[in-house]
Amino acid sequence: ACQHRLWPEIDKVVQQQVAMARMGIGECGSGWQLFAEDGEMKMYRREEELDGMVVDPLKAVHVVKGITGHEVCHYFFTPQYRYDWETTLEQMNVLETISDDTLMFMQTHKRIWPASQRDVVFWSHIRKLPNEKDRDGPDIWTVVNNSTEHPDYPANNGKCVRIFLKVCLMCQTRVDPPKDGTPLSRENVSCKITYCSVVNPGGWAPASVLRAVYKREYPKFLKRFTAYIINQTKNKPIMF
Ligand SMILES: O=S(=O)(CCO)c1ccc(-c2ccc(C3CCCC3)c([C@H]3C[C@H]3c3ccccn3)c2)cc1
Repeated sequence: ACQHRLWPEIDKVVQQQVAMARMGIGECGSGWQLFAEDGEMKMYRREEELDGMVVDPLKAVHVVKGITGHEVCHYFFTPQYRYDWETTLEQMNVLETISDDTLMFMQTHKRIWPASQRDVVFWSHIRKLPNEKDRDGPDIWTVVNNSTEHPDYPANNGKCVRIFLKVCLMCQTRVDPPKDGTPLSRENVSCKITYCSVVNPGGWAPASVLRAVYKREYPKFLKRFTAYIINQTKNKPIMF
């Protein structure tokens, strides 16, 4: 993967995104407003516009029992599961297998009235990072999705408006070993998930419509995605 033309960009964006994800909400600078909460899940956004378009950064934090960061990133990165959990996906194609940890996708999302239908081309990279805080603790796993261009899929040449996104899913596993020395089980693991995204909707859409879409869709996405992983992994060995 080192020699691929995208490698320098991938490495730079991954380092950037992970640094951002690691910062707590307080450190990320003010302006974050909590817009959704459900148990351990907290969703924040900052209201930002670019040329009159809503490009609100989103940051969600969640703690889920019984799964690990490797499992969360595995089910997020691997194409074959995506239709199971990505509710708004209409079409997904793998355009390029850059390496075993880096893929390029083309996706069309279901049209959300009154906005026109959207599509997106992005590279997706999965990576394990050393746990700097706790040397012998479980590693951190991350998936970064970043818009890119592909010669065969020029933007806005068909029915869809091309969106641009930068997404970072960063997961930190926590293990609380059983006191009585019994073997580790899923009751002893949990995962702290940080999901950051900035989406540029590409073409104009009313701010009120976009903010309503995000307010509805993001909590739904994260709840459905984590429930899917719990269900997929419950009778399988733990993936650390
Ligand atoms: O994390 S990922 O990489 C997962 C890989 O699939 C990701 C996340 C979100 C999107 C996305 C981008 C734009 C929109 C809007 C913009 C104007 C009209 C459509 C939506 C709308 C469909 C809604 C939505 C919002 C949040 C979550 C899921 N669905 C979704 C794409 C990819």
